[in-house]
Parts: sequence; C-alpha cells; structure tokens
Amino acid sequence: MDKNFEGKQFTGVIKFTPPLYKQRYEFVQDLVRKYEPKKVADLGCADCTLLWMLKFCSCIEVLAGLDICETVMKEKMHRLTPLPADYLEPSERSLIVTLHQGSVAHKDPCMLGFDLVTCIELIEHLQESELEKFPEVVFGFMAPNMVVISTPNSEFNTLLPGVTVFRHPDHKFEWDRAQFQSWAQDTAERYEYSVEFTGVGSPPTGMEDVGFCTQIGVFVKKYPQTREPVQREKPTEAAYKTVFKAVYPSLKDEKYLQNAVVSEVMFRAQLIKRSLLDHLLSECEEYNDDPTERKLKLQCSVNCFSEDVETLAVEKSTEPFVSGNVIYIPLRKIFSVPKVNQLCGTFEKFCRLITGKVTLNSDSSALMLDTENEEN
Ligand SMILES: C[S@@+](CC[C@H](N)C(=O)[O-])C[C@H]1O[C@@H](n2cnc3c(N)ncnc32)[C@H](O)[C@@H]1O
Ligand SMILES: [Mg+2]
Repeated sequence: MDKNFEGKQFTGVIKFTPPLYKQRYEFVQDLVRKYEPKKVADLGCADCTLLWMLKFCSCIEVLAGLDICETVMKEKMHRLTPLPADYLEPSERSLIVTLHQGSVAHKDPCMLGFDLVTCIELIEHLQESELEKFPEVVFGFMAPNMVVISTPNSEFNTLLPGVTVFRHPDHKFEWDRAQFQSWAQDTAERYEYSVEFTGVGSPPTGMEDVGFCTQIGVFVKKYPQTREPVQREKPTEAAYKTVFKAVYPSLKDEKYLQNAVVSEVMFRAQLIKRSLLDHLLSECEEYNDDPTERKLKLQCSVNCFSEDVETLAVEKSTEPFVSGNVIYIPLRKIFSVPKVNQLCGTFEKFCRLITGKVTLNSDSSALMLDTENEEN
C-alpha cells in the first residue's frame, strides 16, 4: 500500500506532516464532522484504518467497508469490534459496522441507502473494465448524497525521487489534474452530481504549479431525494460476501436501556437507603453509646410506620421511609434523579422498564429495599 512517502527533490526532502495517508483520512473525517452523514461506506477499505477512525464520529450509525481482498480487510478488522467499555456504558447512538468482500465493479443491495461513499486511493488500482463500470455502480446504483474520490496527481511525481512510471506497482494509471477533472466532470454530469476539486499534500514553496500530491474530488448529488428513489434496475441478489458484522450496544436497544436504567435505579436507591439509615442511626447515637442498645433503638425507629399505613404513606410522600425491615423509596423520587429521567423520558416508560427487575410494593408506587445488614 502506498501509505506515506518521503521523497527528495533537488531543493530538499519532501516530508508530509502528518503523513499523507493521515491527511487523506483527516480530510474525510473533517467532511463527516461538517456534513454529519449517518451512513458511510468506504470502498477499497483495505485494512479498515479509515473505518476505525470514523467509528468514533458520533453522527455515524452505519459503517460499511468493501474491498476485493479479504485478507487485507481481516488483518486489523478486530479494531472494529465493540470494546468492553462499549458494553459497560452503552452509547446513545446505534452503530452497525459491516465488511464485505467484493468488487466496486459489481452492484450489491447492501450498498444502498448511504449518505457518503469514500473511495480513497482506489480508482488507480482498477482495471480498465472495472473503471468503466465504477461510475454506474457508485453514482448510478449506490447514489449517495456525497462521494469522495482521491487519487495520485501525476504532476507531483517529478518531485518524488525514484518514481519513474507510477508511485506504486499495482497502479493501473496515474492521472494529472486535467485527466482526473475531465473524468470527474463527465461522471458528475452523467449522474447529476456537482463536483469540486481539492487535495492534500501541499507542494513545496516555489513548486505550487504541480498542485497537491493527492488530488480529491468531492461530488454532491444535485437533487437529493427526500424519499426512496424509484427502483430502477436494482438487483436484489447479493454480489458481495459479508466477512464481518458488529452491532454496537446502544441505549436505543431496549435490552441495554433497561440494564442502564435498572443499574442507575439500584445505585440511587442504595445511596438513599444509606443516607436514610445514617440519619436514623445518628438520631439513636445522640442518646446512647451502647451499640446493642443503638441497634434496638434503630429497630424501634425503623418500625415507625405500621404495614397498613404503608400505601397511604407512599401516596402522600415523595420521601423515602422505613417500615419494619423495609425501606420504601417512592418511584417518583427515583424518577426525579436527572440521569434516570433523561434515560427514560416518561414516568410510564420508567415504570415499564423496572417492573420485574426490582422489588416494588403492592401498588407499585415504591421500590422496596431490605434494611438487613444495615443496622450497624
Ligand atoms: C491503495 S489501497 C487504498 C486503501 C485505503 N483506501 C487507504 O486509503 O489506505 C487500494 C485498495 O483497493 C482495493 N481494490 C482494488 N481493486 C478493487 C475492486 N475492484 N473493488 C474493491 N476494492 C478493490 C485493494 O485491495 C486495496 O485494498
Ligand atoms: Mg494507490
């Protein structure tokens, strides 16, 4: 892979900082931050480094990679697997990452519905027959709102020592700016996109005429559809092989939301219980130094409500209280905790999520906790 290079020209050493491949990835990352696409596909994703960087962009909910070479994709694809921290604290957003083995010369329905498609240093690796099919697959079939294509600018090659024909032995061609721009303009016109040109890897002072080392075309669909496009010649048969799929834990998934809510509720309930018992204990301590007697006093204090007034007490009070060996914490009290409130949205949803997961009193208005082992 032609990731980074350092070259010498007659006036000195060309060293890109950050390395050129990083500048390309950062260019894409900046675009993502600016336009906030939800679904991004990287074609010719190789070892998935760009996909790995993009998974940290919180706007993205679907990430897909495609490469003709399964081996290169598998090299580091473990980096796309959710981490233990993702399970411990599931994120608000949902994220699904998939990797497919296949060619950009073939259409597959799994590539439909994307907002942004990136093709970084891909097209110069395509055979002539593949390059011919590429525009119809990407712009005609996938038809995302935005496409980014980067490729070497051959005019820069004179500044790169040792480059006689192409920068990389697998390159099938390298275009100068006029060639790339002419191909890109034709493609954009045919599929109703506009295109703007830029690049990364600035030339040294005094050599600005050669342009950027990497030339980039950013294509934007002229008439973005607000609803599903009319199905014209959309194959339903898969042409790619899915080699990886990761569904990240998300609070949008009720299972993870319920876990998060119940953990937060139990944590808050324990804090409330602790503070209530501490309060009762401190009252007992005021009168007595003897631990055995203190325990008895506490027993007496916690019995301050009889069982039959329990329901009435919960209804009237939003404050926790003790009856017998049980602490009652009104659900309204727990729901008023900002994090619980924010996770659940409504009191009804909160009740639904905790029902069956925590112990509630007979009319489900309060959470019940045992005072056992807490007397001391
Ligand atoms: C130079 S690498 C670029 C990798 C990556 N995009 C980056 O910028 O680091 C080109 C990649 O395109 C892949 N490729 C070549 N022909 C392809 C095709 N027809 N369909 C899909 N991927 C292809 C190669 O396997 C290789 O991983
Ligand atoms: Mg290349």
